[in-house]
Amino acid sequence: MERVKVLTVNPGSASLRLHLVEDDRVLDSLETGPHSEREINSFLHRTDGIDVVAHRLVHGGSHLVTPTEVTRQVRETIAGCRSLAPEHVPGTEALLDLLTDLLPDARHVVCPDTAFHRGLPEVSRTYALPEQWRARWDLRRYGFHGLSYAWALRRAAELLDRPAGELNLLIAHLSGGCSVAAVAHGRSVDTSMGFTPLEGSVMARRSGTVDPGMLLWLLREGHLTVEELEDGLYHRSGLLGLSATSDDTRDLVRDANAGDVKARFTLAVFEHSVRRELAAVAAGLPRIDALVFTGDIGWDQPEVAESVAGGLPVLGIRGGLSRARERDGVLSEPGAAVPVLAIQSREELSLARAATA
Ligand SMILES: Nc1ncnc2c1ncn2[C@@H]1O[C@H](COP(=O)(O)OP(=O)(O)O)[C@@H](O)[C@H]1O
Ligand SMILES: CC(=O)OP(=O)(O)O
Ligand SMILES: [Mg+2]
Repeated sequence: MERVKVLTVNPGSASLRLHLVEDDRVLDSLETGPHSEREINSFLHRTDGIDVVAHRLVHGGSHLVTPTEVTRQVRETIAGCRSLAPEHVPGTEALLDLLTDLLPDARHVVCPDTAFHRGLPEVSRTYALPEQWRARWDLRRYGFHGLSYAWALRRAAELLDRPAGELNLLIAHLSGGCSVAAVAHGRSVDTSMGFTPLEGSVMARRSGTVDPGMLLWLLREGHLTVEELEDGLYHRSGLLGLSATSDDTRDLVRDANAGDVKARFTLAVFEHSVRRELAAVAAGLPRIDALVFTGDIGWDQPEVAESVAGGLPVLGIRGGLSRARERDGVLSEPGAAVPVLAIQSREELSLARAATA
């Protein structure tokens, strides 16, 4: 079979990651800040023969829900999605423009984060809003982090030695953005992020779910402008808003261990919100075959995994997890009623697969 060399592009809220992937193997990579044209140029200089560029598209609205080759019309559709995910879509647009210029002979494919959730049952994806609003503006739960979930499902099937289509999983993707998903018989049946990647659990800098009545009150009383509200919810909330010191659990765990009360409280609120979202989406599962931690925090912060899992005996999940993270694996003790797994997020491999499937 002919080998396909894929450049994967993952513009996150905090970073930009490029990977050169062939046959599920990473040949080269670049992790940099969001606006780094010079670094991208020199990265591309040291490689050749890129066949496909796979662009992660966090939000493609209701029109872009599967991997799609980029055309002028697709490019316009993406521009229309800018305000749906203001942290992510503008970065994708800038990179699409740059890379289609730099690599005009490659096939450019956008891979929506929402694809994994496109079959969400109607009851999970519907908001109880006026029918005309829902119809007119496509107000519905989309769900995100789908590339990461698709990879986690595949790896969980390998680790548990069972077909993916049989598995009922709870998956927590904890990173800059944090979300959870319930997978029944290999398909997403519920997830905590919704119309935008702002809903759900507490995140690094994003608030997650807050009472919509509180937002209305802040606006109506003139306490905040729309711009101030957007900035606060997207950039100054979450772990950072709670702690006022860091958006990174590695700092917070260190400070909490040193006796910092605020860091300890920040982690407690974060872990509580993840448990709460997990318990909520678990309602859609016939049983739980495993709980999977993925994303940077899910992978590199065993203290958080321990606290989340250890606080969910109501779901049959227990703590006492292994802290080992050399490779993807089972963290719970043999014979655990609900095995707990840690799987490294490999959005780049998932992207390469999605773009070439
Ligand atoms: N334990 C942790 N390890 C790594 N990143 C963490 C951790 N805790 C919080 N973070 C946050 O997650 C971000 C990385 O997540 P990621 O999803 O890759 O970001 P992006 O939004 O750029 O895609 C970091 O910039 C940091 O703010
Ligand atoms: C959807 C989302 O929140 O993505 P990220 O975690 O990369 O910011
Ligand atoms: Mg990310």
